Amino acid sequence: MLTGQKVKVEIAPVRQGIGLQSIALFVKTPVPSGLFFTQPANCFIVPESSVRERAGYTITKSMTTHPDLAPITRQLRAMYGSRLLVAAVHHIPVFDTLSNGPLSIRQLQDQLQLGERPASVLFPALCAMNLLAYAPDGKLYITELGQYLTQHRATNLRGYVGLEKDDAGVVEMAARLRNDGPLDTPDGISFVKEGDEPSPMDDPLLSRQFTMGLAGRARQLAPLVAARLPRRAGHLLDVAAGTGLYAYEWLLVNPAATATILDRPAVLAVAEELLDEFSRSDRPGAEQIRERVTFRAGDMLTDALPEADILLAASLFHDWPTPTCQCLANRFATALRPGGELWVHDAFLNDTLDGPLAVTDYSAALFWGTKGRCYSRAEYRSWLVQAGLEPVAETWPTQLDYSLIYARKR
Ligand SMILES: C[S@@+](CC[C@H](N)C(=O)[O-])C[C@H]1O[C@@H](n2cnc3c(N)ncnc32)[C@H](O)[C@@H]1O
Repeated sequence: MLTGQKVKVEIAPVRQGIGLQSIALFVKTPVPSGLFFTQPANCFIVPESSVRERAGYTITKSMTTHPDLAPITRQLRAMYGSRLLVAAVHHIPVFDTLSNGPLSIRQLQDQLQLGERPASVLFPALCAMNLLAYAPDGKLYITELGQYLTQHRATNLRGYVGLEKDDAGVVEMAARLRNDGPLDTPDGISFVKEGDEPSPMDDPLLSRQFTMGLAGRARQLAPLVAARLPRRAGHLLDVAAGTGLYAYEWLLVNPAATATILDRPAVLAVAEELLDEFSRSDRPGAEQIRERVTFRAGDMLTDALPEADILLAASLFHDWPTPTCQCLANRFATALRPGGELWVHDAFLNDTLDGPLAVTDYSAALFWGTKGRCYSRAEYRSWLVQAGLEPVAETWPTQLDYSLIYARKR
């Protein structure tokens, strides 16, 4: 596997994974992927026994990781992609419209009367399904597979797909695509607090339900994020932190660092409970974390943000529309000290806006429930540059189809 090369490895003991006592090895040089689980290019997981055989390597770190559970989240989100497919055949006539010839995104949007956000969710999803594609001039056309959803093909699956067209989820997806979101939101929109609009994140019961729902995902991902973030002293601002688990994990591996957990007050009540639980775990150093954490209730869109050396935006931008993302990037850049870094942990669309399918499905789920969608790295980088930061080209996959990117402040 390492073919005898001398590499420096960092070793991460895996708690009881799925029936496998394993070790995650983070190495300084890329290794072949697909060895055990999907991992970043410079990480692989091996049985503990084989690490002992490699006792000559430098062991520099200890952490916990688990197998990638992406197959579960992919199935979960596929439902939203299916709704897009049926809506595009029977409610928002994408295939009928493109049957007359390729169109630019703008032309197709105009003919279908779709806003920018629904178009940016629907068209990439249909490309990821291999039903549409971009011609060299940037126009969208129907692929050979997609032709079987048009009336031009004597043999087609329009009627068969149409058996689902009255499904409540499909009908509602079509309405949300036309309206760029739900028609009525008396209780606010999931995960979002903006201005005086009602927000479930300010309701004690709903915010607890949402935040505890995210806790399992955070437990899975936070150790991987913590392992990728810079190892240093200094201050981390975990903005819109939810559970706070990303910051707690990072503090565990950075014993001289401090962190602020910023979110809505009702969410922080849950984050504090999770810190209690985290501190009581038997992990070395966990007990000391509490004194290095500050909880700050606020509105990230309007309140002054504390200064930070590292700012973590985990699953944050994807809840917001493009202009708000630019505004947030500007605010985060201002909060960073010189030399500071803004890290984004999210699921990214291809820069070509044609997949991957796991992310276009996730984008559809976010479109359904929030004010946002998934964005490409190119979209993130344009906001970060506009905010005066210097994006770094590299991407580090974590798990669940998520990756990390970051930008520096000079
Ligand atoms: C999708 S959750 C992400 C939580 C966490 N970063 C994670 O990755 O698990 C979005 C978070 O943004 C918070 N949020 C939404 N609007 C906010 C605002 N205006 N100010 C501060 N936090 C906000 C929500 O309360 C919620 O905890």
